[in-house]
Amino acid sequence: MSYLIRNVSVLGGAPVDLVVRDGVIVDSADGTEEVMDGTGLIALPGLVDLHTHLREPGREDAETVLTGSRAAALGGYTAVCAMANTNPVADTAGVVEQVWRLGREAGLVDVQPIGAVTVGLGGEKLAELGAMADSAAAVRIFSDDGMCVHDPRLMRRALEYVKAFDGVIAQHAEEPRLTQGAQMHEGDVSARLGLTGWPSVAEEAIIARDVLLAAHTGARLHVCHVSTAGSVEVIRQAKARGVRVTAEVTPHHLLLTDEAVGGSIEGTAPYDPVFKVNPPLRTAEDVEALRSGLVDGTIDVVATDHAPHAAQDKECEWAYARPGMLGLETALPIVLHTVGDALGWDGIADRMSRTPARIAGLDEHGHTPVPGSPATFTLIDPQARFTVDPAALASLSANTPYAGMELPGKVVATFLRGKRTALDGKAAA
Ligand SMILES: NC(=O)N[C@@H](CC(=O)O)C(=O)O
Ligand SMILES: [Zn+2]
Repeated sequence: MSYLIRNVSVLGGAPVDLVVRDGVIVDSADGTEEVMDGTGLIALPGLVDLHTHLREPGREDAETVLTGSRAAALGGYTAVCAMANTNPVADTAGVVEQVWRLGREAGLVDVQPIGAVTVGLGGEKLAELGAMADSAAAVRIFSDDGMCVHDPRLMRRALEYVKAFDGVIAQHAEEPRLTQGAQMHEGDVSARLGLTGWPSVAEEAIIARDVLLAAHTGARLHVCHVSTAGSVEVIRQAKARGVRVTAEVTPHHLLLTDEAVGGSIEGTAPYDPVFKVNPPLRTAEDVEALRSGLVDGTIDVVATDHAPHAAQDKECEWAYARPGMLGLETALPIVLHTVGDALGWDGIADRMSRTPARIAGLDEHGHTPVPGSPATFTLIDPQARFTVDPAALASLSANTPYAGMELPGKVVATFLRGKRTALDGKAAA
C-alpha cells in the first residue's frame, strides 16, 4: 500500500504532506492509493522500547510475542527489545532466535531479543553471549533483568566479553542482600503499612559499582529502570567522568509514588497489587529528580518495563502478587502528561526513539519521517484525551496502574517500513 498523509506536523513543525511508498517516505504523491487526513496530528519516529517483557516462551497466558506486538504498535512503537526472563530463559542462540522469528511472523514491530547474561539468570555462569550475538537474532543487549548480576567478577567478565562486539550489559540494579523480603520502597509509607522496605541504596550501590566496572573495562553499561534521586546523581557524575553509561526511566516512575501503595489514588485501596513493581514506586522527591534527569539528558531514554502478569498473579494478596505493570499502550500519554512540555516533540523523539534505537543498534529506527527516510513512524493526536480501560487494552494482561485515569495523546496510526501496523486503536494483525 501507498499512503498520502495530508497536512501533518513532523515533530511539531509546519504542516506538510507525507507520502509513503515501498517502505520509505518519498516526495511525489502521484498515484497514492490511500489518503489520510493528518490535520492536527504530530508525526514522530516510531518509538523504540529498550525494556519489554513479552512472556513467550513460557507464560503465553500473560502475553505472547503477537499480543505484545499489538500492544506496542498501538502504543506507537515500531521496535521493542524483549527481555530474557522467559521460560526457558533466553540464554542460548536457540531461544533468542525463536523470539526473533516469532516477532517477524507477527510482523507488527521489530522484536529485538535481549540475551541473558548468565545461564538461567542464575548469576553464576556466563551464558553463551557470543553465540547469541552471532545468531540470526544478532543480540547486542544482554541482561538478567528481574535479577541483578550481583557478583562483581561476573559483571566484570560480562562487560569485557561484550566489549569485543560493542554489546551492552543492561543491569537491573538491586543489591539482593539489601532487598531480602522487600515488598515496597523503604520509607514512611512502608513503615505505616508494615511492609519490609527496599531501600534506595540497594539500587544506588550497584549502579555506583557498575559505573566503576564500566570505566575499568571501557565497556558499555545500561542501567535499567532508574528509580531514585541518588541513582540519577551517581549516573550524572559517571557521565561527567566520561564513563560509557546510559540509563532508562519508566513512565510509572515518572508519575507514581509509594503513596499509591497506601491507597492515595482515587478508586484504589491500600495494598493494591497493581502498584507492586520492581524497582518499587519511590517518593515525590525521586519523581522530581527522575523528571529533571530525563529532561537534562542524564537519563537517556524512557523504557516501559512492560511487565504483563496473569490475573491470578496480580489479583491476590500483596505479598504473593508478582511485581510489574503494563506499559506499552500508555507510555507516550504518561510521558506527555509528566514531561511533555519540558521535553517538547524533539525531546520526546530523542528519549523514546532516536536514543533507544542508537543504544540497541537498531539502525532502521529513530529516523525523523522526512523524504528519504524509512516509513517507520507514528501519528499522534496530542489534543485527544482518553480514559484508560484495562479491558480495552490489546495486551493479554490487564495490570495497568492507570485504570480510570484520563490521559492526553492518542496514537492514531503507526507505520513500520511502510506497513500500517495500527490504525484508530486496531492493530493490523
Ligand atoms: N519490573 C518488574 O516488576 N517485573 C519484571 C522484571 C523486572 O523488570 O525487573 C517482570 O518480569 O515482571
Ligand atoms: Zn528489572
